[in-house]
Amino acid sequence: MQQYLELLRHVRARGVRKADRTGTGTLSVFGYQMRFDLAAGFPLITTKKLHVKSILYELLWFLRGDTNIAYLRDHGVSIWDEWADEQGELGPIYGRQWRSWAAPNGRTIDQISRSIDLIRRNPDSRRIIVSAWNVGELESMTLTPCHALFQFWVAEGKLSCQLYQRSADLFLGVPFNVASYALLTHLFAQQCDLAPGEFIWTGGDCHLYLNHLEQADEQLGRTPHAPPRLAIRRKPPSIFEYEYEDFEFLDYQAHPAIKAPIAV
Ligand SMILES: Nc1nc(=O)c2c([nH]1)NC[C@@H]1CN(c3ccc(C(=O)N[C@@H](CCC(=O)O)C(=O)O)cc3)CN21
Ligand SMILES: O=c1ccn([C@H]2C[C@H](O)[C@@H](COP(=O)(O)O)O2)c(=O)[nH]1
Repeated sequence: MQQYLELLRHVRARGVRKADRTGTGTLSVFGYQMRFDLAAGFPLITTKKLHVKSILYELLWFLRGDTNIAYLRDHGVSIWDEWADEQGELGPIYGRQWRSWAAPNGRTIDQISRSIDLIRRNPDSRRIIVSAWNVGELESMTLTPCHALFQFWVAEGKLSCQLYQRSADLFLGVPFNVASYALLTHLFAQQCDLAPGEFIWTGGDCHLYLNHLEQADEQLGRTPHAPPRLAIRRKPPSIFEYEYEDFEFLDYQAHPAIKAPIAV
């Protein structure tokens, strides 16, 4: 939590003015890292209330291999609406690449199942990677992947995960992304009978949109609460069988939500 506030402060103080695709304008720094020890609590931002439901359903939606917003809509989640076409499609984004990356000769590769398998069979492997950055398909995605690649690492009975996020909307996107990958690390750990280790977030272009500066300052003026804890109610037979009701954040104490416009 402190680390996130430090990142906001850093970009506020040292970020350079930079134009961007959306025409909004940003303050930006290139390259930054945050490390979260998952045993010390769940990295859910407390200086503003997060819409946890959106985070949970979005991750379950990725794991389904789904790229249509219908499932999110059915569960009252609207965070992907702006990027969908008339059929609700987003093109071959995260879900498709995670679960069915198109390989030569018509095969598809389930990177999630492969990673779980590799963690179980060969935990010392340095090749446990899931990539959403499928260069040949970038043009058919309505938004190119921001959280592009992640890697797992096993040591001393603990599973750690590092994400490379090439582009990071610090006010709106990053709190969601950190929570989502921290949760994913917990799920992988549970499925592989390991304890959760660290989640390491590495950012490329880390930016605050110019129309988020006041909101960021408001957040910087708040005192963080202790982080909540994650309870997972059961261990389903596979990583694809978790349900929304399986998760609960215990003692999530947070300051009120802060509204901000999303750059499309
Ligand atoms: N500019 C931009 N920033 C992002 O973070 C982002 C994109 N675009 N495009 C694709 C996805 C969609 N994501 C989003 C989209 C909306 C919110 C958002 O509006 N969050 C509100 C709460 C909305 C809700 O959960 O219903 C917030 O206050 O956190 C967050 C992440 C993350 N991604
Ligand atoms: O999970 C996400 C998805 C998107 N973002 C942000 C990062 C940028 O502000 C935009 C994407 O624009 P590009 O021009 O493609 O970089 O969305 C995020 O932070 N997290």
